[in-house]
Amino acid sequence: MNSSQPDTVVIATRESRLALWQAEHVRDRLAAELSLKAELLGMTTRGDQILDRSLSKVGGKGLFVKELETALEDGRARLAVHSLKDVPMDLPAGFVLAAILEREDPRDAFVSSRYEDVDALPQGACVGTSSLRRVVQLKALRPDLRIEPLRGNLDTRLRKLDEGGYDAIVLAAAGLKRLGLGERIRAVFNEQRMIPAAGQGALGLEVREDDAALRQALQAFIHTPTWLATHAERAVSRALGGSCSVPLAAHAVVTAGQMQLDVALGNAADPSQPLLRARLSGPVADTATAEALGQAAAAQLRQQGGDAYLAAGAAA
Ligand SMILES: NCc1[nH]cc(CCC(=O)O)c1CC(=O)O
Repeated sequence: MNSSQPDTVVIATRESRLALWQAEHVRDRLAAELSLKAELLGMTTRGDQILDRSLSKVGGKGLFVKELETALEDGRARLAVHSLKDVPMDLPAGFVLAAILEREDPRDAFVSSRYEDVDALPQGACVGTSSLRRVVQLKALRPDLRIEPLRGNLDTRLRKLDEGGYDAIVLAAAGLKRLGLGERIRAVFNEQRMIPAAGQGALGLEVREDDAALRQALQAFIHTPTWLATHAERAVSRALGGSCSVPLAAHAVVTAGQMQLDVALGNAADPSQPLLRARLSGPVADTATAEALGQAAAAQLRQQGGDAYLAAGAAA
């Protein structure tokens, strides 16, 4: 594609089964649709090594992304494939998201061997999740539930469920489906009842800002409705500080140039506090109008008392 670049695109990826599936998926699409040869460079990131503590306490989303960016910077790789949900709201200078692929099922999944959905859980049942967003929304649905931390990659989390540590766990449907584990899903949460995380189910392709040739080639992979929806979702998060220690949910759907955006904010210091919610809709033509709707949603959360929730969470 560019005489100064080798003709094999090296893709930096984490080494979890899900990350490898996602990187292989992009490699195969590069070959099939763009006739580009690609190979994977597997890397262990700091986020993968920390399994005992909640991510929100040790530095958050950036942990999964930084090592891959170093590989792009060094020229060991040209492309990094990420779960968009794990990508910080603002990339470091010199990096861009060249494309966001059409998203998989964005919803959260209820996984349990004994219970068919969250409503069927007995009083005081134990549910595993370390996501503050899932905690506050589960508490809103079922204040009686006992929610226990659950970390690790998808296989680890399913094993911990199977070992009997929890009555149920909540995971992203997208990851389970990609790994052929869709049969473990007992129920999917309606996306208004359990609003997904910004970017959930979508893949982001990160490259060096100065890699004009690859940026140009990857434009073919941009799925416009997903691009617009996730830019709105990420704008909500950015406007509220962008940290994964904030129990924030943001989910948008774009159809025929119209976006509907649902957001919810909980209180990390006291997950039993009522959720703040907003729903906005409007026409979206481009990234700027999508982000403006996201900013308007964040402003509505602030008007409802969101600043006090954010301050309480930051102090906790
Ligand atoms: N936070 C980890 C993470 N990052 C992306 C996914 C799932 C796949 C996706 O959302 O694209 C998961 C697992 C989960 O939340 O259950």
